[in-house]
Amino acid sequence: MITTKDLTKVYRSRGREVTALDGVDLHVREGEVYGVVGTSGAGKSTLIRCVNMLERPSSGSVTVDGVELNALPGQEHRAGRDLREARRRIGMVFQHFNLLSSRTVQQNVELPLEIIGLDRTQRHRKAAELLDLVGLADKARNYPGQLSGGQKQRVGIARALAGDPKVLLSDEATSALDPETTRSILSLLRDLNRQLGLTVLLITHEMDVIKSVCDSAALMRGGKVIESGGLTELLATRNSELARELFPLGEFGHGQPGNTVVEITFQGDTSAQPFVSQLARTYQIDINILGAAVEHIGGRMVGRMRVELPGGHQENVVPIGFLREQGLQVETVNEANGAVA
Ligand SMILES: Nc1ncnc2c1ncn2[C@@H]1O[C@H](COP(=O)(O)OP(=O)(O)OP(=O)(O)O)[C@@H](O)[C@H]1O
Repeated sequence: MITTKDLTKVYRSRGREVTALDGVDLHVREGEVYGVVGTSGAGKSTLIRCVNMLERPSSGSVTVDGVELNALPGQEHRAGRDLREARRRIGMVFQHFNLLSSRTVQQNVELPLEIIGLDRTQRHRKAAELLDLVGLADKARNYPGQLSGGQKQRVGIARALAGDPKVLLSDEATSALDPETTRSILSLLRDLNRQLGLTVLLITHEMDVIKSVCDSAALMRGGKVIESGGLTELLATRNSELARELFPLGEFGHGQPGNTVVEITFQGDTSAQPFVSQLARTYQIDINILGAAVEHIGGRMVGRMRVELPGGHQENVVPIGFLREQGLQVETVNEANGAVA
């Protein structure tokens, strides 16, 4: 649904050049919630602003729902007709809501509908439907100043949905909200994604946002995408930085020298199998559990366990193979420094 190819953005200001995006390839599938995470300055905002051409990329391409946006003339308020048309199908929500304080909630949601050219009755009906969808039907006549942060963001989301978009871009939509309100806004985004089949691309600096709502994620650093993929896939990827951050195991023990320490990741169905006792029984070995944790990631139960097997790696090739045959992801940990071998 959204594809960027070799996307580059270089800002030039006062004789200096800043490369905010450096060859970004991103592929967001239709109907998924895709999160881009990274520290401040990684290029996340620039990326999302290039996706709807609020910012023109220096080079590379952006395709949304089959339309190559970079090929359409104009930008920001000077967008040409084709670009305006394409952008109507891309809603955007902002960290600071960007509501007009002099307009009521209903009038804020009606604004894009006025621009589209709907008449008063149609606008009224559509805005009422959208406010109902985000749970704010009773606040239509209020002004933004009378709402909580979470309610303001709900208005922002209703306004973003006015053009019946296929894609919703979210620029740190929950960063200004407390944890409980964050959860309710993320769950609203998830519901809209499911009910309307909306594709959501969000940027965040919080790993918890990725963990709770995303199907896929990309990690950005220095204008580049360092890692990307489905969360399930990333959790099963050897040495994945995102997987480590989504599911840290730092507190676990490292075992005795001479023994083999393995990390086992299990997801969904495999979590129900009593694989530790099966392993102990089948190979008549004593297994020492060094640590274990279970989390909900992307709506699935995922577990990780670090166990110590007696003897060196050579002696444990067969038991490790047995675990892999059960559909478990198994990595050997180098007992000298705790790093994954
Ligand atoms: N209009 C601009 N002019 C010059 N440099 C810019 C401009 N906008 C962003 N930058 C620079 O581009 C780089 C990427 O910025 P960007 O805002 O995209 O990162 P970010 O990951 O969204 O960070 P944050 O979470 O702090 O917003 C930074 O070095 C930033 O200073």
